[in-house]
Amino acid sequence: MAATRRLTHSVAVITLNNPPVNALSYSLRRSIIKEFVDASKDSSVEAIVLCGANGKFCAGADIKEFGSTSVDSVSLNHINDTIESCKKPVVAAIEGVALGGGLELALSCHYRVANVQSLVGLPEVLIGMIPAAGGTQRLPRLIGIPAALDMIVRGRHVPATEALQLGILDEVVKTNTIDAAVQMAMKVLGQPLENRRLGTLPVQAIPNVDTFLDTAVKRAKGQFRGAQAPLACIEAVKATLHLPFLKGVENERVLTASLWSTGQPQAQQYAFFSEREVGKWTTPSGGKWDKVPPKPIQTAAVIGLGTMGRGIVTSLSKANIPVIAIEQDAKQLDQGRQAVNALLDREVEKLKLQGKTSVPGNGLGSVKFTVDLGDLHSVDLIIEAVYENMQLKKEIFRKLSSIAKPDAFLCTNTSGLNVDEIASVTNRPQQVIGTHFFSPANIMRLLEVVRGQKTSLTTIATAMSLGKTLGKVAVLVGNCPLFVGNRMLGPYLEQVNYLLEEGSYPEEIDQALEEFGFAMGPCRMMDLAGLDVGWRSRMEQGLTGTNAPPGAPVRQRNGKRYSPLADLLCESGRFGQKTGKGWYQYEKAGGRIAKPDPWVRDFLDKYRRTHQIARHQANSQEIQDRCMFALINEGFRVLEDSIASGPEDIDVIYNNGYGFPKHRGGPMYYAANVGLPKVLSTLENYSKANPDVPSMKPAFLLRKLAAVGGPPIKEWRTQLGNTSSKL
Ligand SMILES: CC(C)(COP(=O)(O)OP(=O)(O)OC[C@H]1O[C@@H](n2cnc3c(N)ncnc32)[C@H](O)[C@@H]1OP(=O)(O)O)[C@@H](O)C(=O)NCCC(=O)NCCSC(=O)CC(=O)CCCCCCCCCCCCC(=O)O
Ligand SMILES: NC(=O)C1=CN([C@@H]2O[C@H](COP(=O)(O)OP(=O)(O)OC[C@H]3O[C@@H](n4cnc5c(N)ncnc54)[C@H](O)[C@@H]3O)[C@@H](O)[C@H]2O)C=CC1
Repeated sequence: MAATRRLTHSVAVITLNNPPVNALSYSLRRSIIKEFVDASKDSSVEAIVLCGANGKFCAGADIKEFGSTSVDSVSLNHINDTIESCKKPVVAAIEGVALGGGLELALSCHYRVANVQSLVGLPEVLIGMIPAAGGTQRLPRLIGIPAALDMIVRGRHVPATEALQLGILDEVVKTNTIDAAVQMAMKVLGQPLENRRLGTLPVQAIPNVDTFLDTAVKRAKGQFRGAQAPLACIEAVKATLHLPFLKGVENERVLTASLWSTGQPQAQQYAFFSEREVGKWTTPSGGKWDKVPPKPIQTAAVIGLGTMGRGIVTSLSKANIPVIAIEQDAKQLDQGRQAVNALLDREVEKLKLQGKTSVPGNGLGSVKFTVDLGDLHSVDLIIEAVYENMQLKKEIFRKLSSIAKPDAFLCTNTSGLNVDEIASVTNRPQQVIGTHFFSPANIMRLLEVVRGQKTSLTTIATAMSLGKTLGKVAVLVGNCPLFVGNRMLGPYLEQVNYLLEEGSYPEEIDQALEEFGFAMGPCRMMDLAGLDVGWRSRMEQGLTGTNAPPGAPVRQRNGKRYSPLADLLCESGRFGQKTGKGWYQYEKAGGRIAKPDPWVRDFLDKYRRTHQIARHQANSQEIQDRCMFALINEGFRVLEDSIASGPEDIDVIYNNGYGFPKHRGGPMYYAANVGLPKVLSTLENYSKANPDVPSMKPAFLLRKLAAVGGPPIKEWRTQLGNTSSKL
């Protein structure tokens, strides 16, 4: 962890060296300032270049050090001010990334040269913070308030070509970035530096700046629901308008301290490290992420081009993997082709915006459309995404057994069926695995990788690595009905149904959970996914429809409370968005704008009268507690059953697949924050009053952890003991 210095001609090249990403730890900062001050005093040095070792400039402050005393001892602000005020020209040579404090460091240099492949950005907002080493003050002075605000509030990693256009960079090169920076340093020798010191420059005025900033606040409130960091970012940038530079930097410090006191940065930083942690999978048999090499996937196939399949094809193609896309007949194939092509067109547009038009074949893998399974004889990996029907899936896997080459991997995108049962019909159960994508599959970051009993370590490694190649966060889970995410959703939606029965309306429930921070309330989510999906499953399970037990009480099944509300909606043809009606009404079938529907209110009021249910209108807190604690309780059961290896895995799943607000860390982190004794007592009270709702009976593991006072989440794993054979 040191900065080293060498002399090239009369230019001192200071290299940041702190693998893997040259994060600005305390010792690195100390070393940078020493080397820099020495170089600026050294009479043989005429200019200085700052660069990073191992092809990366710097990923910013060392997040692991936040909250510790060393953070401020040698502050990045002090380094930046020293660099900016240096009388010798200072050039940043950016390779790989210049993010957060890394870009702030580069902004304090007088010039910036970057490699064309590099990314720059101020992504602090993504870890619940604001750029607090002058970034909110220097960037607007360099590129103007609108462009700076966009980058800072969204935390976008900006490609070098775009950064050049924005004016963040002075030069972009294809190779030899450090040499180019040295040349730049020599070229500018003797030129005045006053207008290169961003902290001394004025901010360019824009018309109607107040309206502009008010709109930004409104947009951020709507988009980031309860997250404080985006609002603090706007506040910090706004300060450039009325505070001198140094006061603006001081304001960054005040805003950071205030954000820290909300607990949101800690939650988001936990989420950041959890995402990296889940990639380091292990199995009880000694399988380990860094010990089992994945097989390369050069070609892939997707069977079924419906909602999921078309997104999966796009995702593979985006990763430059050639794909064979299969449908059951020419008509479906044609529809699938059109849908995939439309999605790929959008990807090409995005690549163009990133200046990547020159990539051969637009940087996308080719897609071949066919109805012939026989075409799959030579692909490396096949993902099945046909209807959620065990018989159909088995039929396909049986055929794949004889068609696919012996070492091909067979994956199923089932959202909850038994992966072992599917694998059992093949001649290679060790190469069968669940790859559970989330809708829309080309956008959602989560991939649940479901390990069957016979799935080999190589197959796990390959599926996990494929997830990374696709830009997703892959989480290894065990095989049980509905796996992790959907299994936990069951009790959550059960509470939604009970709340509706008791007197809440869909829009009230959605509002409470959207206020909590969910991207979408549960009723809108059910409408989007299609109410008929659950209905068909309940019919198959004999809970409703012709298979239901004759004479069963309407609101009970097998001695447990049951809500027939969603069945009744489906029986009247209300399947959600696809039919234009569900818990809401939409402008048309397939429409997306949800409006409260008086029909639903009448229906619910009538239902309560029919069943003599006295109306209880739950407030937001009750709605949030009942739904969240039901979800969390099932999370504890998932851990007990070793279906997920730790609470971090569950949190990553919810943050990336279910629109859970990241500023709350994830459902299990939220539970730890609320306090496990409180979660336990709320569940106990509910459970006592409602013994016919077993899902709310507190899980054993929750009791166990609450009994020892609710330890911090990082200690839960020790209480879990060794993971069982499910993982
Ligand atoms: C850099 C990446 C894009 C690389 O991605 P990839 O190649 O995919 O690799 P990863 O697996 O993600 O990462 C590899 C490895 O590196 C670790 N790592 C990455 N970045 C950091 C980092 N910044 N710090 C520490 N470690 C990092 C990562 O965990 C992996 O290791 P492993 O976990 O062991 O596997 C990608 O990693 C990325 O995007 N990184 C994050 C970039 C980022 O967010 N940067 C901004 C950092 S914040 C910052 O710079 C803030 C500043 O502006 C500095 C001001 C200082 C403000 C002081 C705040 C004090 C707070 C306390 C307030 C107290 C208040 C009071 O009480 O007064
Ligand atoms: N819709 C969702 O949000 C999610 C669905 N899933 C799962 O993904 C799978 C697919 O779901 P959807 O895409 O929603 O279904 P869908 O109904 O939209 O698409 C299924 C497609 O499979 C095709 N198909 C059926 N039989 C076929 C055959 N023999 N050969 C080739 N193609 C065939 C159909 O023509 C149809 O286009 C299911 O297992 C589902 O549970 C998983 C995650 C989310």
